[in-house]
Amino acid sequence: MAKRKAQQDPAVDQPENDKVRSLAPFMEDSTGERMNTNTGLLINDDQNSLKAGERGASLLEDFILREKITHFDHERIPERVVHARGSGAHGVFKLYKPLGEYTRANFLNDTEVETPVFVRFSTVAGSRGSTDLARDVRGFAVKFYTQEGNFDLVGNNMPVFFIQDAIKFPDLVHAVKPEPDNEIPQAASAHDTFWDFISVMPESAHMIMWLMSDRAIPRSYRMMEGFGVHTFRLVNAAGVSHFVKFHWKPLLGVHSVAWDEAQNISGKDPDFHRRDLWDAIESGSFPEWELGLQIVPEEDEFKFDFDLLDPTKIIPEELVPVQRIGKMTLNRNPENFFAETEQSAFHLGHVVPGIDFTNDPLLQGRLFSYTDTQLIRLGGPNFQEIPINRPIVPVHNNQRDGYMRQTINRGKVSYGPNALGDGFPIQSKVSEGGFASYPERIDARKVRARSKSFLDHFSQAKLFFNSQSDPEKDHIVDALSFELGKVQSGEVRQRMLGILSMIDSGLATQVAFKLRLPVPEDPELPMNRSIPADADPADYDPEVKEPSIASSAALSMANQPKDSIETRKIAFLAADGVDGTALQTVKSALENAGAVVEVISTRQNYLLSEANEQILVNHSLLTAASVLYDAVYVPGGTNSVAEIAADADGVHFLNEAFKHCKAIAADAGATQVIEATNFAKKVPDSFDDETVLMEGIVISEDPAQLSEWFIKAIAQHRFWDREKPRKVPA
Ligand code: HEM
Repeated sequence: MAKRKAQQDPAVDQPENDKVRSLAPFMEDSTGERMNTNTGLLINDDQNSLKAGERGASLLEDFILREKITHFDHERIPERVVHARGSGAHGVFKLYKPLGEYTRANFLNDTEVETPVFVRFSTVAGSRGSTDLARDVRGFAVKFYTQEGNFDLVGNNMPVFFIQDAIKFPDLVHAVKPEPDNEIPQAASAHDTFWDFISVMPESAHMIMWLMSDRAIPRSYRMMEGFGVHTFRLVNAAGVSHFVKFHWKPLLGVHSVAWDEAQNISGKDPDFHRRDLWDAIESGSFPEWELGLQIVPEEDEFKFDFDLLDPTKIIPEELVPVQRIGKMTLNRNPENFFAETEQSAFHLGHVVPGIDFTNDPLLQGRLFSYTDTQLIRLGGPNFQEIPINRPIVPVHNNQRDGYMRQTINRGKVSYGPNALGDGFPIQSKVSEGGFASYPERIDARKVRARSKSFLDHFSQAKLFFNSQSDPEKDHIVDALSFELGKVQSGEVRQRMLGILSMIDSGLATQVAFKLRLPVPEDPELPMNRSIPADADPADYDPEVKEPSIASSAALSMANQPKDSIETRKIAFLAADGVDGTALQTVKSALENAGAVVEVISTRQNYLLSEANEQILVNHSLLTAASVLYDAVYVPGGTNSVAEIAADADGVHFLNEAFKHCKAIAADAGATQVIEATNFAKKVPDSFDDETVLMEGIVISEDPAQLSEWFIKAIAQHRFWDREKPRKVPA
């Protein structure tokens, strides 16, 4: 008989060890169980409907058929209106040092506590089934299940945003989503409506630099930074407030793929980031990020040459360093994608005592939007009772009823104040952990307007561009040339060139060269069409000024640590007759350094080494592609080398890895394969002092020496200088 597992309510019955948030009480596992209906009736046949005779019509009476099909018919819920495509994981957050000076938040004061977290990474524009590798912002939403309730840090992998006021969000999203007449293109910003909007919205200039940079095509969710974007407040027990910006710094470094590669991955494995996160956690390589804070005292609010409330601005790390205050480790995959990842509901209004908001107008509008959208997405006001959303602390208030209410509240009293219920549930004083909003003084007139301190749209766009390495700048030029190259409207292209010229004349010139268009000599200003009807347009003229610092090292991915090959995926191209000793030597060296090695051959299953040993094959050249790996190695062995060199897919694999600037290694005995490529027609005959053929290409007679050089090369991630010959001189 199928048993129904007890559905404990964590609000009543807490997991024994609340350091590890467990969804176990809510789980069903059918292993060893018999099938029954939703009312508990054992079923003798759920494969044949009830009919009038074997060939007869189905009978309406068939409640088993009706229940099964009805449930199926209602399986889908609306996808998120933005950030529909995403992946989640569970983990923990551990604090390094107490922050009592700044905040009374319990989880930021107790270094002994491991706070459970659930994280969802996402793209923004594409729908639920779209590719992971779209050029897009990545969502980075973290739910901390603290002893004082849930705190959600709902950020992105870019520290600024397109718009300064939430009222423009529907316009931004309508512009970037597929165009409404034909719903084209999916998960792409390279189309007219997006760039039309951007071309008349100069406040987006800074964000556009980030979006056109390689940050928009991360190698992995595990290798990207996260940012809370807005300026928030930390409030300590004495009620003293500091401004704060939140950062997540990945311990694996910040890495991206090439744009051509991203487009190829979208075809070869559209689940690339989802799979990468899942596989890393399954294999025990738990991704980690440090939480960083930039803290600004209240009295320094007006010390900067930008407004702290303007979400199109960063605080350069040179002005306010990021203090690393704790570490998040993702260590558990969800059991069920829909129940956990899809039903998770994040909201930056979910705060705990000691964390509060500022008047950033983008932040203020978000405070409304998330619950509002979740009410329809999750079907009513009880979505906080869904296991993934429940706090680990019991919930006591007078909210009742509504669709799908799960909690069975006891007693007659569901109002306050009350006397019949002895006044319970009672409110808590601040000294008892009660939340009280920071009593910021506001003395103002009601206006629909924008502060003049929000009109500097270009200084930080310049700062970002100036801070990039040469290859990164080239990639921004290429991305803009691609995106604007897909735009049909000549006017939109011209306006965009005008905006680019306000950021950097070299940038505008290079993009204009590729589009074969002139850079406007005097770009039309104001370009901002979002000014109030009654306002004087001059009051909204963008302020064109230089950044206060020339460049910021933290903005360039080139300056990020490149000292590890942990979790990088390395392809070994081999066939029957491979030098098994060399293969195993290099494999062990890479695996000892933390990399994941996969053997790719002309056929599936296994290959035979020259010593006739069976070697497991992970993929054939049909099911693998170079874009799914970080580096390639070709071991020696006469027959293996000849077979790979003669296989067009094998040679293409190497050519493509070279094009995407990846590390490539080959045994001295495998030069025939390298010479079959189009990047190294002649390999030196002697390798005594020539272990490195060119940057990132390692050839050696000695597998141990090769491994050492190869590991260093892989850690560099990419050798972007290889792209130089393909570039148009500025
Ligand atoms: C700094 C700017 C913003 C950031 C960093 C941001 C971040 C995010 C993230 C990470 C998600 C996905 C959450 C998840 O994984 O479930 C999300 C969803 C969403 N965002 Fe934002 N967002 C921003 C601006 C806005 C604004 C201005 C609005 C509206 C006024 C908005 C409305 C939404 C909505 C409606 C969703 C879908 C939520 C759901 O269905 O659960 N966002 N946002």
